[in-house]
Amino acid sequence: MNSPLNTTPTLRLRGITRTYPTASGGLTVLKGVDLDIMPGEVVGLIGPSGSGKSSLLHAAGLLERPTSGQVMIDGEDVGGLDERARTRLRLSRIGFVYQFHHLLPEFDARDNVALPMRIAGHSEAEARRRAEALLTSLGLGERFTHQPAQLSGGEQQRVAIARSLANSPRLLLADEPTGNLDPTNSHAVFESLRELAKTTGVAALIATHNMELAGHMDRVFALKDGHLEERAAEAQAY
Ligand SMILES: Nc1ncnc2c1ncn2[C@@H]1O[C@H](COP(=O)(O)OP(=O)(O)OP(=O)(O)O)[C@@H](O)[C@H]1O
Repeated sequence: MNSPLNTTPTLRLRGITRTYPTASGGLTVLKGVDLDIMPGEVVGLIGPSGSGKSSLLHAAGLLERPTSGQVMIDGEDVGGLDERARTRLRLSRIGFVYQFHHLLPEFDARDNVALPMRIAGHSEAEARRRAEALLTSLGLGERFTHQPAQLSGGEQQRVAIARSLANSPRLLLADEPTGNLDPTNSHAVFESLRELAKTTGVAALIATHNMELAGHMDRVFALKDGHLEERAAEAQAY
């Protein structure tokens, strides 16, 4: 992972700040965040509700511009890019997973995963082939033609992960990806995600309140008073 051939972080954040205007003045939730995530690394982001985890994911995912600071994806400083270029970069290099999967109910698992590839212009055959391969690698080889309502919560979330990886992103950003699952499913979904990160080299930043899960990540950071503090991976409390 850290060979001389590959020392460029997939995600590099430098001095990220984020201030929201509010009726009572500016609310600064990020106060200078630095972070590097290397290819294949799975990094946890913890912190109490309101500490700024989603704000950080939105800045890293080019969904919002930070108030100040630098975001680099694969060594490319995205600060100077216009909205169109940022959108292109987001679609081609970043995958998102949310607490609620937002799968299309009338599409089966395979079509839900294939859709982003069709939108990106891949052939029908290629989109299907890759959707099936992703679903199989996530343990859903027998569920291609199930619609979301015919899948368990954990299976639905695995379909959402497969969809987020459809266009081979370099960076995966997940906001409470197992937040609505029971502990067993939560662990299984996380292990699938981790396995995929290791085999594909996608770098993952995963916000979670689940300390047990955080303990299985390569590194864990806590957001505290607007700053990141690295925690021992086995730490169980913040
Ligand atoms: N658009 C906005 N305008 C004003 N304040 C905002 C805005 N978005 C977020 N905030 C505030 O910024 C703080 C951080 O929010 P954020 O959603 O990043 O926290 P979080 O750690 O992800 O929380 P949770 O774990 O509950 O999802 C919160 O106090 C929130 O109220």
